Amino acid sequence: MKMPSWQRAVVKVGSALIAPDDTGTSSKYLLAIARFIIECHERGQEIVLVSSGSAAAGRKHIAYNSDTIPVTVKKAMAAVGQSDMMANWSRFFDFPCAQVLMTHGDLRDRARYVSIRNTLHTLLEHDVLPIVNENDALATDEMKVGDNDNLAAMVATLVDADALFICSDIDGLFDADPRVKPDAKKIPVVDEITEEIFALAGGTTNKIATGGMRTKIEAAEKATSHGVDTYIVNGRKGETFELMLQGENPGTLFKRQQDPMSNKKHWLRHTLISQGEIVVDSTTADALLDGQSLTTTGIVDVQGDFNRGDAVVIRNGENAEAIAKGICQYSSHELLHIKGQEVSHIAEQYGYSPITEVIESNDLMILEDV
Ligand SMILES: Nc1ncnc2c1ncn2[C@@H]1O[C@H](COP(=O)(O)OP(=O)(O)O)[C@@H](O)[C@H]1O
Ligand SMILES: N[C@@H](CCC(=O)OP(=O)(O)O)C(=O)O
Repeated sequence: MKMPSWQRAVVKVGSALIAPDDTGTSSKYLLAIARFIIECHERGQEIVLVSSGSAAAGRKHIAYNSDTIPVTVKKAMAAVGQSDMMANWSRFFDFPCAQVLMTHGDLRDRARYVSIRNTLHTLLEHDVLPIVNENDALATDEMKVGDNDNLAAMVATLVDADALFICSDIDGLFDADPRVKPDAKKIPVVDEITEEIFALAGGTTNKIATGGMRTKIEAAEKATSHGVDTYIVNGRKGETFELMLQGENPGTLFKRQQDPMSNKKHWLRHTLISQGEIVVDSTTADALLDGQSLTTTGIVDVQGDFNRGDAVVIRNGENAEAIAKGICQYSSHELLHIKGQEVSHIAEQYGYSPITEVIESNDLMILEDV
């Protein structure tokens, strides 16, 4: 029998599979997924589960008779449904499950990112199944990932997975939303994620899900750039998991990039959200593209309001092209005062010797590399 080539995989399960009706959690579709996880466990293949469905599960406890559910009610549903969702999974396994809740605020802070990474690695070393979800009860707009497809991709890079399986209610990526266009055709393999691929994606019709196809493609983009093969599969069909156990592709495979980014560069590119922009002259732009650090002299403008340690985009002032993204050692306020000046001049004028690099080359990600 053919065996899968991956050793560690992230399996993302959407709300439509956890709570398919309005009656709370259900085992209807989870049994086949749980059997798959148990079989992997017995073979020594590691799984991290990213499970949605806390809000969908919580609808049983917090009734709300409207199609548009306010955010505060959704959060309350997620808080009450999270324990149902965990209990619904853990009853299938005779090995322990760990609940790991996180927000984007945790992932974009480098120290917390490394801490979550260590915890997940330790859980795997101890044969515990981590079950990850966004901490919806406390996440605000500014600090949430917002959908579990992207969260699963971030988790796949955190744990250095070889594969990411996004289990949904559809057979894969089609050339149009099959619910809108019934004769749409499935695309079995995507070699490269382009704008044309993104253009195929529609949203979700499930009022408690958040993703739709676009966030699944975003997730595939994040994961494949880290060297993770990404699959969208139909979690409603038992045969999906039979095929996955045999190393077959039951849905759409987005092939991993051959030259994956380093962990830190990936985090910078795909996890950090830019808080502002630094505009540089073209000589400085060329120097950055050559691998040099950014200093004060080549900066012609600063836009947005950012703090020390925030991520910023660097733009070439000559053609307005965004060339790089990096972690800035100065706030926007400080930079507005010292932009364009030599370090020695800053020391004379302000009476202190500033950090020479505004952005160190090590903290700089050239956007052309993507
Ligand atoms: N091009 C497409 N190919 C496949 N499905 C699509 C496409 N565009 C939109 N969709 C929709 O995306 C849905 C899956 O996303 P979603 O409802 O968020 O599921 P989940 O809860 O599993 O994340 C499908 O049911 C389908 O209607
Ligand atoms: N964190 C949310 C799920 C968010 C989400 O992305 O849902 P889905 O599109 O069903 O994967 C919850 O547990 O309800």
